[in-house]
Amino acid sequence: MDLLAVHDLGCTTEDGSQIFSGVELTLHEGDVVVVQGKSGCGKTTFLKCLAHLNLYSGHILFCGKTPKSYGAPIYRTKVAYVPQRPPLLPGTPRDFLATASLFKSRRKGKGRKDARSSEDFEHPLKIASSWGIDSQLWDREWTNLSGGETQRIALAIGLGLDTAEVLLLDEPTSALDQDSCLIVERHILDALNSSENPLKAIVWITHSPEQASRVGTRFLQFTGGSSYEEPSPPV
Ligand SMILES: Nc1ncnc2c1ncn2[C@@H]1O[C@H](COP(=O)(O)OP(=O)(O)OP(=O)(O)O)[C@@H](O)[C@H]1O
Repeated sequence: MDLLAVHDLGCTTEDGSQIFSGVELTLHEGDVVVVQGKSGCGKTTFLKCLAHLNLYSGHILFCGKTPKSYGAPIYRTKVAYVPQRPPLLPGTPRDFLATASLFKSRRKGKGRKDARSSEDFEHPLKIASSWGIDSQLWDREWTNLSGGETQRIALAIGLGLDTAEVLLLDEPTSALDQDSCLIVERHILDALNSSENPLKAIVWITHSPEQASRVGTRFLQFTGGSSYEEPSPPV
């Protein structure tokens, strides 16, 4: 069965302008679909539609079922969007992790609101630490973190909660220096290939042709209000 099947996906803004239409994508286990295209062509909006965070037309099926049938919060733990810049959230990353792990607990069917276990917190902290994030930063307000710190912490949560089967990464390393970028890339790809992690596929927006070549197995180009797949990374 297809992991994620996207058919005739379209998105229109509230004032009626069409951002894109007719997008087709079938995601299989092991895919790293790199999404590229000019600024403003709709890449972020596409990822938000896949995460059921944006209204859309057309059809999305995850393992043969609609997002609605999972319930949006649970669906979003399985098909998880990691924003380029997390919206200005109140509180600290640790607060956010506490909320996110509640959905994980609910997904596991424990049924208790306080069903967080220490492992929910340990893995994201461990990943972030391996990327140079000091544990103190988890207790700092989001607004007082640098772009690169915010980006690594958001990504560590997305990976480390160990619930995402599809990760939707929106320019995940855009605020990082080259060395950090390579370390984070390697970690994400290792997680995809690890039997201990539920991660099965990634949709990855990047403006870097070098990064596209390093990480991509498939290449989706957005242009002119729609998309097409290329056999190799565009140069
Ligand atoms: N809620 C909204 N209301 C109106 N217009 C929107 C909304 N969200 C996005 N847009 C517009 O839709 C277009 C696509 O935006 P999007 O952020 O998806 O582009 P992008 O390809 O990810 O750009 P970038 O590469 O610069 O990040 C832009 O013109 C943007 O201004």
